[in-house]
Amino acid sequence: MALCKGKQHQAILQVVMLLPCVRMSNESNPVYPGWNDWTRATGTQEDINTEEHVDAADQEVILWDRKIPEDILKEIATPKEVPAESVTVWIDPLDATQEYTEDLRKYVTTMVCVAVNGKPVLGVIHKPFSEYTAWAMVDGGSNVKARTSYNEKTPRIVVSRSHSGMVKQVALQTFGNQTTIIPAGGAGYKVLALLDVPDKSQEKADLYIHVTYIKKWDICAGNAILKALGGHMTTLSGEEISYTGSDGIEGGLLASIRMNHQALVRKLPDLEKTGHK
Ligand SMILES: Nc1ncnc2c1ncn2[C@@H]1O[C@H](COP(=O)(O)O)[C@@H](OP(=O)(O)O)[C@H]1O
Ligand SMILES: [Mg+2]
Repeated sequence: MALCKGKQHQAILQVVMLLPCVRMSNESNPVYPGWNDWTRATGTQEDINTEEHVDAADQEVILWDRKIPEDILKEIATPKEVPAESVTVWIDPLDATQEYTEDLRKYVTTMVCVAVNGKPVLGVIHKPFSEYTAWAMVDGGSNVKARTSYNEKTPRIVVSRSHSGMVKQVALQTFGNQTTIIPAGGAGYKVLALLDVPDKSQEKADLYIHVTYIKKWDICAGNAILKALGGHMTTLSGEEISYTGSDGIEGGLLASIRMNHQALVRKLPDLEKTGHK
C-alpha cells in the first residue's frame, strides 16, 4: 500500500504501524486519495489535521506491508477498540521549521498523534536526521522512559528560541536566577529533552515552558508520550488540552514528568495579570 512520501515521514509510518493497537469499530468510512487503508481505519477527513503541503513533483513513496513490527507488538499488551468518529489524528511533518531553515537539524522532528475523544493516547516523535524515534501509548507500551531524577527546585527549563515571548522572564520570576534557561527549537525536541533519550545531539531539561500561542499538531504527540509515561502537559494554568476542535491553544504550555505538576502550576504567575503573554 502506498502510504506517504519521503523519508522524513518515518513517524507517520510508525503511527500507522501502531494504529491497529487503537482498533476502530467502524470500518466503513470514506477513503481519501493517497491515504488508503490508514484513512479508512481513522474516520473522516476532518479527523486528520496536518501541516503538510505536498510537493506534486516528489514521487517517493514508502510501502507498508501491514505487518506490525515485533518490537512494537510485544509492548502493546491489550489493543482497545474505539469508534472511528472519536479519533482525531494530528500530524506535524516538519517541526522546528525555523531551525531547519537555519540548518540546525538536531531540533527537527516529525510527529504524529492519535487522540480519542480529544484525549491524547498515542504519540510518535521521530528525528529524521539522527533516525531516533520515541513512541508511547497511554495504557499501552512505549520505547522511551523518564529519566531517574529531575531538579524541581532550580530546574533547567527548555524554552522556544524563535517564539519565546516573555518566557525567560516568567521562568526566572518563578524559579529564581539560579535557573538555567535552554533555548531550543521545536516542540518535539523540547519534550524529548525531558526524557531519557540516547540521541547524542539531545539536550536535557527538567521542564518545558511555552508562553505564546501554539498549534495542536506541535504538542499532541509530546502530550501523549508524557501522559503515557506518567508526566503532564497542560496550559500554564494547569488545564488539560483537548485535541479536538480548534487548531491551537492560547494558554501557554507547561510540561513536566516525575514532578508535582500542580505545585508547579501554582508557582507560575498568572500571565494575563502580569502581561507576560
Ligand atoms: N506563537 C506561535 N504561533 C504559531 N506557532 C507557534 C508559536 N509558537 C510556537 N509555534 C510553533 O510550535 C513549534 C515549536 O516552536 P518553537 O520552536 O518556537 O518552540 C513550531 O512549529 P513548526 O516548526 O512546526 O512551525 C512553531 O512554529
Ligand atoms: Mg511544529
